[in-house]
Amino acid sequence: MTDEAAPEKTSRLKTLAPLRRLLPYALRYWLRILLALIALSVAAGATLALPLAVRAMIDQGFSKDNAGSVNASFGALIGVVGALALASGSRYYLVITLGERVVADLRSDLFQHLTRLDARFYETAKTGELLSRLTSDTTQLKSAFGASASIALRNFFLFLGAIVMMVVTSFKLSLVALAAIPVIVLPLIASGRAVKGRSRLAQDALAEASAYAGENLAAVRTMQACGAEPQIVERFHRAAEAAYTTARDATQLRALVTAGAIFLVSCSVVAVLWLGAHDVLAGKMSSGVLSQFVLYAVLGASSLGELSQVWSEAAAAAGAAGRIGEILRVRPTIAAPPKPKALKEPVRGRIAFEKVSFSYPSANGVKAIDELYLTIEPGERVAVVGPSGAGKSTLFQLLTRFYDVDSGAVSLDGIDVRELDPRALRRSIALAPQDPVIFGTSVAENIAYGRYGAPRREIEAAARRAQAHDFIAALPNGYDTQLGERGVTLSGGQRQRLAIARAILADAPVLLLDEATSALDAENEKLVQAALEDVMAGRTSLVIAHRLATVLEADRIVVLEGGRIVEEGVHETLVENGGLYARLARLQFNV
Ligand SMILES: Nc1ncnc2c1ncn2[C@@H]1O[C@H](COP(=O)(O)OP(=O)(O)OP(=O)(O)O)[C@@H](O)[C@H]1O
Repeated sequence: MTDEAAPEKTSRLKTLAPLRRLLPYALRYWLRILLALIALSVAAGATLALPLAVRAMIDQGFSKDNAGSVNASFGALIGVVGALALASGSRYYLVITLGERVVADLRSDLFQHLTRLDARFYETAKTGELLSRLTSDTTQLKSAFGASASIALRNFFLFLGAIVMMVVTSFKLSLVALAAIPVIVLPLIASGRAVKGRSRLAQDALAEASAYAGENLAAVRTMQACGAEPQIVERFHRAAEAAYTTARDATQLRALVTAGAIFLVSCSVVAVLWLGAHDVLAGKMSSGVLSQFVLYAVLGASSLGELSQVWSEAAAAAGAAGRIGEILRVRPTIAAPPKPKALKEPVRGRIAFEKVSFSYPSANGVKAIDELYLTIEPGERVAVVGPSGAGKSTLFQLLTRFYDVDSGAVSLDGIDVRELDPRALRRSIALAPQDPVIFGTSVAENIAYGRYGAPRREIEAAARRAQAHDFIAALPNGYDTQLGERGVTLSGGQRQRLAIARAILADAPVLLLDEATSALDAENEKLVQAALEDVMAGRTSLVIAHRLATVLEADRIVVLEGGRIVEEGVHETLVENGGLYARLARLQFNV
């Protein structure tokens, strides 16, 4: 018997288990919880006192000709109702704000966690889906934690109180009423898991639809240029419909459960009333006592009914909590070691790749870097060239430790990058990418992105050195001009110079530069080149070179093919050698 009951019990507990994750968040606000519990007890007590007053009125107030006692009863009633109103208001405020608080904390934690996850996680995760977890899943939790918890607690207290009072009022009738409870409660609990499963499906479908919409809105111009709107709309429509269908199924189940509970509960009340009526007729019970009992039975029954609704909602919330929990459980594979080594200040910027092999997690073992050796001395300027897919960007990814090598080692100033705190490592490296990201904030904040709170003077100085000051000054609000979606759009060359200003401000000893020429006209190219000269002076720089000027200025050129260095030297020698570099140079630099 116990053996049979055990799995049922664990599965029942599992339904709500993900909600346990919220407990530590709630316990931080224990005082609020305590006050809510007090308000709850007062409100339940006041509600439970009402049937007593009704009984007194029926049995004494109406039978005797006693105006004084009627007045006293009604006076007491007002008192009870006043206490009930005050306590209910406080309970509502306390519990709802607790829900808001918990969800706000959880949201911040979830976002912080997402900022720490590594490239490996984001290779498969969809941003839109994560955003949906951050917003819609947490909102679902809020409703469960706030409103539902408030309703559940109130009704639970009322239910217990009503049962006690029923037993006190009439033992025989309460036996009849209580016998009905298992018949009502068991199917309710059994349905909880099904609701949770369905509601999870609904939220998943919604997350997928958001991801899809996000992706397409981000590339709205490509979508319109390709005339892809009808297909996109159709696909989103199907995703939205799927979300609706799953939500409808979950609701259907909830509605069935609620209807069944209400029907069974009412039946049991009617049965009790019928039995009691016979007792009153037989003179075994006063009509006041029967009224009192029925009021308690109705109270108990309605609280049970409400509990059933809340149970489904809690099960749905558990689905959301489960999905959030899954994300929170993901541990970044790139993290600081327990005792990170410290770089010696000032960082000199000596970089070494030693027999490094690496393949991307999704590349099925195809090597992007293959037993590569490369040493760059402090202050040296190295240009990396090679055909598309040779592994040039991958070198940057490994040096900034967005991925860990499969074998070999990458080091900065003689320390393996895996022994450093990634944040300290990345502070020593400034990155100016090919297609810099501009955020939807002011120009000044965009430049100070890597050095939050940098003084305006330094921001301006960096912009001047990056040849960006003149165009910034010509913007409507200068350095305070809003950029991005709701602001000014910059040209490719302007964006690059902003990124260079960002790198100058970061003032890191190592500079990684992914050059782009495609976006630049001759004038812009000259300006960017001048800015780059300035930023590279005195730093170790590794440049993915697309410009002849860069390779000519470089101390050394390394030629990459298939993840290996196939040639190394200066421009003239490499051209004379007539190898891969000579061919690339002819194509790319017209030499
Ligand atoms: N995130 C990734 N997952 C799987 N494979 C990747 C990933 N990024 C790059 N690769 C593969 O690794 C190889 C090296 O890519 P990498 O971006 O380093 O080349 P690249 O020399 O910088 O090329 P390009 O000049 O076109 O930017 C390529 O075969 C590429 O397809």
